[in-house]
Amino acid sequence: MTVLSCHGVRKVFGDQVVLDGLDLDVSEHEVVALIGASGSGKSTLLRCVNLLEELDDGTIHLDGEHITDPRVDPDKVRQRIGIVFQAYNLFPHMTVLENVTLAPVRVHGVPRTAARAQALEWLGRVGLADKAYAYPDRLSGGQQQRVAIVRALVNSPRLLLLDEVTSALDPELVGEVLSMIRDLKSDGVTMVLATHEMGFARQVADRVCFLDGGRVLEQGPPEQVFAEPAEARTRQFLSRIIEAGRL
Ligand SMILES: Nc1ncnc2c1ncn2[C@@H]1O[C@H](COP(=O)(O)OP(=O)(O)OP(=O)(O)O)[C@@H](O)[C@H]1O
Repeated sequence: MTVLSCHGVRKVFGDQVVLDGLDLDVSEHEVVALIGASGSGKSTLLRCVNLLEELDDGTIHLDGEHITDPRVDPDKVRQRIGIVFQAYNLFPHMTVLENVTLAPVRVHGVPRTAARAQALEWLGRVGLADKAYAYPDRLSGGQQQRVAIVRALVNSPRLLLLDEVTSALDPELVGEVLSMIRDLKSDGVTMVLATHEMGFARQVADRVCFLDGGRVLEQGPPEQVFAEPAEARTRQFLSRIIEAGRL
């Protein structure tokens, strides 16, 4: 079953065409990694899917519903699509539990008790139950990012978008976030992630999509794209990454 379907997506900033007729379908339980040079539009695509950017052309469907139709309420859609950014942006004056339940209660109208129960269940599943009443400054960066991921999961979204979620972390903290994402994958969470870390893409993705020229130039299982890229542009991108010691 197709969860996400992007068709002919075009996004222009000023005179810069960032996405140029991009097509991408994501199946239920699939984990798709977007890779590509800095500025190739990975974040922009995730922001378009979460309706944080308006499309200049094309359509996006979620579970068959046309969500980029202007009549659609973006808040209703965002209840079904979780997004996590590089900066975890937890509110420092709120406990972990308050941070995690804020949007479901305030924005999406979920009753407080139901939101708390769901939040506590998720925190337990990811090994953070004992942090529910802690304030963010008591947590490591890795723990804070895991809380931010839980915050995106509390509504049981159909799709989870992860934008460079390990980039701000010290190397020794990356592992715990990766391991959480692997657990989510085992739980069947459908995810699209943008990353500079090819090791991350290799470890969690079912499919890697290389963005170039505003489209998906090449895609396939990580072992195929990384070992035998078909396109010259992909080979060039990967060889630079290998030179930088990041593959
Ligand atoms: N709100 C905006 N206004 C103007 N230009 C923007 C805006 N958002 C993104 N861009 C431009 O669009 C291009 C694509 O940016 P985007 O962040 O999507 O790329 P990316 O592949 O995620 O890059 P990175 O790997 O560096 O995060 C960049 O040139 C960026 O400067």
